[in-house]
Amino acid sequence: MVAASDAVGGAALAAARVWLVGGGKMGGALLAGWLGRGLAPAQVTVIDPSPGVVPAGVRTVPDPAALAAEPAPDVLVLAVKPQMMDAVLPAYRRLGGGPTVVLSVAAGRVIAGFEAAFGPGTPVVRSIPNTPAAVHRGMTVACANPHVTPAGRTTCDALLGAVGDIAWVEDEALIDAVTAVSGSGPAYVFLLTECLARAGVQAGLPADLADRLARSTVTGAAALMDQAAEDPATLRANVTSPNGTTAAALDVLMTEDEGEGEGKGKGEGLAALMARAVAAAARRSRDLAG
Ligand SMILES: NC(=O)C1=CN([C@@H]2O[C@H](COP(=O)(O)OP(=O)(O)OC[C@H]3O[C@@H](n4cnc5c(N)ncnc54)[C@H](O)[C@@H]3O)[C@@H](O)[C@H]2O)C=CC1
Ligand SMILES: O=C(O)[C@@H]1CCC=N1
Repeated sequence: MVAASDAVGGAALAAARVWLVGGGKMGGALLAGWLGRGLAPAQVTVIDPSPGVVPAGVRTVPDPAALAAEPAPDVLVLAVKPQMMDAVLPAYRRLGGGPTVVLSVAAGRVIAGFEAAFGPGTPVVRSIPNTPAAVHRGMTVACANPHVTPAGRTTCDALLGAVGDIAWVEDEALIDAVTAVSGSGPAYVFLLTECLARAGVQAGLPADLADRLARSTVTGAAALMDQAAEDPATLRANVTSPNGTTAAALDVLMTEDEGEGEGKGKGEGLAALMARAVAAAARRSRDLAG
């Protein structure tokens, strides 16, 4: 795993000409990060028939036909839904086989699919960011094909690293599990927050107080985990007094009882439930391969 140094990455980011296909939640979060880290708005073009909020100075076109006479960008970032990728790619075929790096953030869509769509020799990076990118706390994992040059990799590292942390992997097969853990993971944390609030109401709290407690507890625990030297298991142990209240709750969350018959799975602990959820997400990522 290699990350560009800040100075090298900053220079690569500032020099990049980028076309962003899909300016929705993920594309928009990336764009905000790039501009925040010094990419001039004039160097980015968003291609989207119905984009989210596009910052001032960034050109937006609804259709790539408007760009037919323009020189190829350094990086073509693909941030449309995986299911529409096949319909979108043919319009960009002319960018294949040259120096333009095709940088996908789409779940499931494999490097081989992009190589087939853009032709031999096309540099391709497959990556999976996550929505905390919107607040510069993203986690992205990326994988490059052999046609990506060191300079192309540095530029992609700078683009993806502009919204948070980045790791590179050599084995593309890992990306399905990455998608299931860090790509989809924020949703699991939000669900945990929702469940904690609902449980608080069931335990007698007013709804607004339960919401506040759940949210503040999750963000506070995340901040502690971010800053503390201890690992999560030690932080958990620090909350748990012998025979105290936390131990009573953890007995429920950590008891692995798969049950039998129709209600199977009802009594399983959080670890088994999370393993099943992550496996389902990874399976879905593999299903989305094009
Ligand atoms: N939302 C998330 O948490 C994550 C999303 N991703 C990936 O990011 C990609 C985008 O997802 P979201 O931003 O969540 O979806 P989104 O629906 O917010 O954004 C998709 C954008 O594509 C645009 N679009 C539709 N047709 C188009 C076309 N022909 N040409 C150009 N743009 C077009 C839409 O107008 C929309 O703005 C997906 O492939 C997803 O797998 C990856 C990691 C996390
Ligand atoms: O749900 C999805 O398919 C996308 C990819 C990871 C997060 N959102």
